[in-house]
Amino acid sequence: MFNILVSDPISDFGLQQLMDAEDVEVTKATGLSEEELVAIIPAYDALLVRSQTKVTRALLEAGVRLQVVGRAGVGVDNIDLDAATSWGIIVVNAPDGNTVTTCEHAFAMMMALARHIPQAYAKTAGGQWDRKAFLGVELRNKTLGVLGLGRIGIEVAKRAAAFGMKVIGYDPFLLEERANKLGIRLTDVDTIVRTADFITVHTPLTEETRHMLAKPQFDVMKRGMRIINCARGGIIDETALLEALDKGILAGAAFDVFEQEPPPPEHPFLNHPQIIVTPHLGASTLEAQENVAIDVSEQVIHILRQEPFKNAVNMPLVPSELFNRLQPWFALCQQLGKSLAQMTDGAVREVRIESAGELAELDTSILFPYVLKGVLSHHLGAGQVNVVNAMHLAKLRDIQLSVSKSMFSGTASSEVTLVLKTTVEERWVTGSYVPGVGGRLVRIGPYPVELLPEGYVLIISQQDKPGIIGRVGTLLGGSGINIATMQVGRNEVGGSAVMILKIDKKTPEHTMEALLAMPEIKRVREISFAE
Ligand SMILES: NC(=O)c1ccc[n+]([C@@H]2O[C@H](COP(=O)([O-])OP(=O)(O)OC[C@H]3O[C@@H](n4cnc5c(N)ncnc54)[C@H](O)[C@@H]3O)[C@@H](O)[C@H]2O)c1
Ligand SMILES: O=C(O)CC[C@@H](O)C(=O)O
Repeated sequence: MFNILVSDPISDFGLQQLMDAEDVEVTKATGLSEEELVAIIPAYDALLVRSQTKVTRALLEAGVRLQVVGRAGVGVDNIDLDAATSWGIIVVNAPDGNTVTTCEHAFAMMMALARHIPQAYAKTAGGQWDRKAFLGVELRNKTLGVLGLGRIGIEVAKRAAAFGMKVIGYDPFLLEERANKLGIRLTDVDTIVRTADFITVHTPLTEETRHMLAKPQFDVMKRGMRIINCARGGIIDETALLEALDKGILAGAAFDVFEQEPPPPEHPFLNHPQIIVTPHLGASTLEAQENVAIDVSEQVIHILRQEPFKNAVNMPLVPSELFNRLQPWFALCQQLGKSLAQMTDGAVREVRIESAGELAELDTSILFPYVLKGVLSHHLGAGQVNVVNAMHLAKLRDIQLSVSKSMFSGTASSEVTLVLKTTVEERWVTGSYVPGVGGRLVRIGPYPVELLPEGYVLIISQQDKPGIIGRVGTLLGGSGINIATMQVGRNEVGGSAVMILKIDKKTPEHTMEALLAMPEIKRVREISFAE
C-alpha cells in the first residue's frame, strides 16, 4: 500500500484516481507547519503540494519513505530541488494544465489596467458615480511586450493579436521562425522597455530573471507604460516599480505575485491607486485545478508503481517522441547495468553506451539514469539509487559517461552494448529489444547468448577441455540446482571457453567453492537479476 500525503488544497475531482486506486491510501492534511509536516512525513511514499507547502531540505530528509513530490502546477520554487535530487526523490509537476487559465488571468489584468475596472468598481460600489476619473485606453494598435515566450507567454501573444495589438517579445529559447508564425517580433529587453505600451512577464524566477525589470529599465522606459506580472514575484523589482509610478513613468501595474507571499499588510502595493493586485490567482479556475490535479496524480501513481513517467523536474527534460521511442529500453538498460556490475571487479571508472540499428539515431544519453541505477545499485545498495539520483551519484564518484554508435550501427536490429571500465578491467554486454517479446541479452562480451534478464545466470570461464561441461552439470545437480538453458563458446579449440548457464535458483557458497576448485575453471560469476 502506498501512502500519499496531500498537504495543500488540491481538486478532489483531480485526486479521484488516487482515491479509487486499491494500492493507495490518500491523507489530506492542509495548513500544517514545517514542524508538523516533518513529524508525519516518515509514513508517506508521496507528497502532493501546490505552492503553499514549502518542501524544505528538512522535510525531504525526514521523508525516509518518500519517492516522489508532485506539484499540482508549474512553478517548483517552493521545493528544494537539490535536496530532493540528492535524496533520490523525484519531483514532478503538471506544466500544461494551467497554461490557458493563467494566460486569461494575465489578459484580464491587462484589460482591468487599461480600463481601471477594480478602482472604478470600488468607487461605484462605495456610492460615488465618478465617470471622469477613469478614462481608459484601448488595447487596439498598442504594442505589447512579452518577456518569456513559453507556454503562457505564447498564449497571451495569440490573444493580443486578436485584440489588434502588435506583439514584440524576448525569449532566448524561442526560434525566430516559430515567432514569425505566431506574429511575434523577437527583440531584446531594452527595445521592449523603450517601445512597448504594455509589458507582461512570463518567465520563471531564476538568477537571470530576478529583477529583470529594475531601475535601469524603468529609467529608459516609454512613458505611460503599464506592466503585468502573473509569473513570479521578484522578476520585477517592486521598489523600483513604485519609484517609476511616483515619477509618472508608469501609468499602472497589475500584480498577481509578490516577492513575499502573502505580502505583509503594510506592503505599498496593497492600497496604491494605480496598482491592481490579486492573491496569486493565476491558476485558480475550476478547469485548471482539475487538470493539474489529474496530471500530477497520474505521474505520482506511475512513479510509485515503477512505471514510466514524464515531467520529472529534477531529471533531464526528454521530448515526448524521444521518450516514447526509448522507453522500452529503460528496463533492459537497468538490467544490463546490473549484470555488468556483477561481472566486473574493481571500482567503476567509465560507462559507455554503444548503440546500433535505429537506436543509434536517437539520443541514447537519456538511458544513463537507468544504466547507472543498475550499475550503482549493486555497489551502493538497491534502496540507495534511483533514476533521479543515479547521475548525481555517478558525478560524485567521477565516473565518466559517454555514448557512441557501435561498429555494427548499420545493422537493421537495434541493440545496445554497455561497456563498463573499472580500475582493473573492461567488460561489456549487449541487449536487444523486440516489440511484443521484450528485452533480452544477446551477447556477453564476444559470446552470443539468448537470455531473458530474470532469475540467475552462472558465467563460468574455463579452459576448453573435454568432460568439463559434464562435471559442472553433475556438481550443480548434486546441489539441487536445475539448469534451464546452457550456452557455450570458445575462442579456439583447447583455448579459452565460457559456459553460460541459466539456473533456477541461487548457487550455494559451497558449490561456488567446488566449481572454483576445479583446476580448468578460471572464474565463476553468478548474476542475479532479482531485485
Ligand atoms: N500566477 C500563477 O498562478 C501562475 C500559474 C502558472 C504559471 N505561473 C508562472 O508563469 C511563468 C511561466 O510559466 P510557463 O508555464 O509559461 O513556463 P514555460 O517554462 O513554458 O515558459 C517560460 C519561458 O521563459 C523563458 N525564459 C527563461 N529565462 C528567460 C529570460 N531571462 N528572458 C526571457 N525569457 C526567459 C523560457 O525560455 C521559457 O520559454 C512561470 O514563472 C510559472 O511559475 C504562474
Ligand atoms: O497552485 C497555485 O495556485 C499556483 C500555481 C502557479 O503559480 C504555478 O506555478 O503553477
